[in-house]
Amino acid sequence: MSDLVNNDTGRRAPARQTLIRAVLRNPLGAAASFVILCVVLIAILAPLIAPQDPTAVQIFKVNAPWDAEFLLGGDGSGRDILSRLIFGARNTLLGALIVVGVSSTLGVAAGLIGGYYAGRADTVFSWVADGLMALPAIIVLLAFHQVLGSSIYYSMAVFGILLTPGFFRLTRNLVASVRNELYIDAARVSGLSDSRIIFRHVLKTVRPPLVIQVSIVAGIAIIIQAGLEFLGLGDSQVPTWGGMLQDGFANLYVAPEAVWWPGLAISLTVASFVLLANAVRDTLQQNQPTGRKLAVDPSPVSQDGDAADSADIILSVRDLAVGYPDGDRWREVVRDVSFNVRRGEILGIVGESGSGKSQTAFAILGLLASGGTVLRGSIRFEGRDVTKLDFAARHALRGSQIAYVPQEPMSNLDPSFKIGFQLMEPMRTVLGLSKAQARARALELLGHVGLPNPLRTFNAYPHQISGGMAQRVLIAGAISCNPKLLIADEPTTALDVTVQAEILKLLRNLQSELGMSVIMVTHNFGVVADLCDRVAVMQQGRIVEINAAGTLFATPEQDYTKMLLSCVLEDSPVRAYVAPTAGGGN
Ligand SMILES: Nc1ncnc2c1ncn2[C@@H]1O[C@H](COP(=O)(O)OP(=O)(O)OP(=O)(O)O)[C@@H](O)[C@H]1O
Repeated sequence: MSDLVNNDTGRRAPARQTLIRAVLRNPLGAAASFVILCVVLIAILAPLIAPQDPTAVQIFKVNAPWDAEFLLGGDGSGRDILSRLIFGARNTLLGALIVVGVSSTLGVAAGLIGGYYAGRADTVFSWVADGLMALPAIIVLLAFHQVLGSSIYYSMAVFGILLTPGFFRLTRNLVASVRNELYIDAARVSGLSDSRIIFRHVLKTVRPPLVIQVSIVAGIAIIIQAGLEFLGLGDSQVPTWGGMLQDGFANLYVAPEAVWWPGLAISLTVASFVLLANAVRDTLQQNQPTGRKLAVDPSPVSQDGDAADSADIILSVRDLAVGYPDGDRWREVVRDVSFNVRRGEILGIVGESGSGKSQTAFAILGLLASGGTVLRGSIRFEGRDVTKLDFAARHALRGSQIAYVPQEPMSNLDPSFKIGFQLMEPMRTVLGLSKAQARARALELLGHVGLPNPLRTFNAYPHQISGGMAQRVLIAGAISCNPKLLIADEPTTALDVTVQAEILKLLRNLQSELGMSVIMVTHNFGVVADLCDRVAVMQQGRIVEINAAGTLFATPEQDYTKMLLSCVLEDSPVRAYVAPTAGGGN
């Protein structure tokens, strides 16, 4: 259904392409990628482009300066430095590839299994990882070199195993953080196999950080390989940058420039891998389009005609547009939304799933998800445009002036703390109440929202109460600081039908008693009929109709509204409409 909101300002590019493009737009990322690409091409084409045989010795070219035949001169054994440098790229990159391949394959596989299944597998992998991290790498490498022989690639494979914990921990933590997400549960419920869920849903989440880790490990591997070869652990017949460094160092006083070339190659390649990792990280963190800004829509539609500065109006939203980055563009999920909320009024926002109801509510609260931005328009609360407020001022407004009741009561209570503590904390900080005052008020509020034994709920942890009780607790928390506006985002969706009716009754009673304004986000016309004075109907990010609830039910203007109403009316009778108490219509 959310596909219906398709105010895309451009076609969606695959995420990987977007990341690559964004990294290449970063000057350092582009330069680093260019250097790495050159080194890789040199390594691949080494036999074709090397002017000499890198192992051929010419006795009269020992430590010789450059000439037409040996363009960078000869090394301490009379071999062509340029050809050895070119072949060295191949052998050095192969070593790095072995390290990255071994460490990432083992680490990611263990991390996916440990993070996804947790339990015993996770414990065993964690022990192994801790054990590997405790080993002194250089001593292990020296010992294995003695056992396995002169090939540096064996040492690189062992080094890869030693670097496995880095990949394991990264993957495990990322997987653990998404393991219980609802979309993973949904995939499980829909019958997908674990391996399919891991490869299709979970691996996608961990891919970008792994790219960073691979780049960093490649740089480290090159340095370690060069270090081992410099210590003489490599095969002297195989041209590598580390081996060249050792040879040049031995002849430092005779031909100092022989050290420069491998030194330069190592530094440039390692720096490029590190810079590439930084560029990927910056791109991921930025998470904002770097391209053109969207032009302001020249003809925004105003759906609610009241003057924004009328004293009766507590909230005035004007020409609101909310967008999320999509490649180098903004994808607008809410656009041209205008409405007012009067003091003491209950405004319903209805529409099908994905129509932008929650995004409108989150924009008012200043709680858009990462990357979400108010692109245009204003949100005036008691005359002040809250979109212009800094973080601290916005934070101060939430809870004290504008409160929020969420859809999922359980996931909005911290399982580590007792209900009472969670209720008292905001009252102590926002209202400045003492501990005793906050406790008394919390108990009073718990009674007020209809909980039969306030003290027991006060002393309970969230898992010890039902969903309906949790929603009452959250409503108590929302009204605890006497807000002027309450935003309730589908507050009854997660509850069973009997409890739904009780919660709606509670909200209605509290609203009339406290005189708050309420924005009720819902897709349920029954809730609208029960509670709301006026209704805004949203479709594909826009408000298509706004009217007094009675008028909207009796004479809906838009076909979309009629369609939504007919969906309700076909199956079940809408609940009896309660005449609005505050002014309706425009
Ligand atoms: N974090 C996000 N990043 C990108 N797009 C998002 C994000 N959150 C929501 N959207 C998009 O915004 C659009 C509107 O979502 P919104 O949650 O406001 O819908 P809704 O009308 O409240 O639906 P529902 O009743 O299902 O909650 C959807 O198309 C959704 O894909």
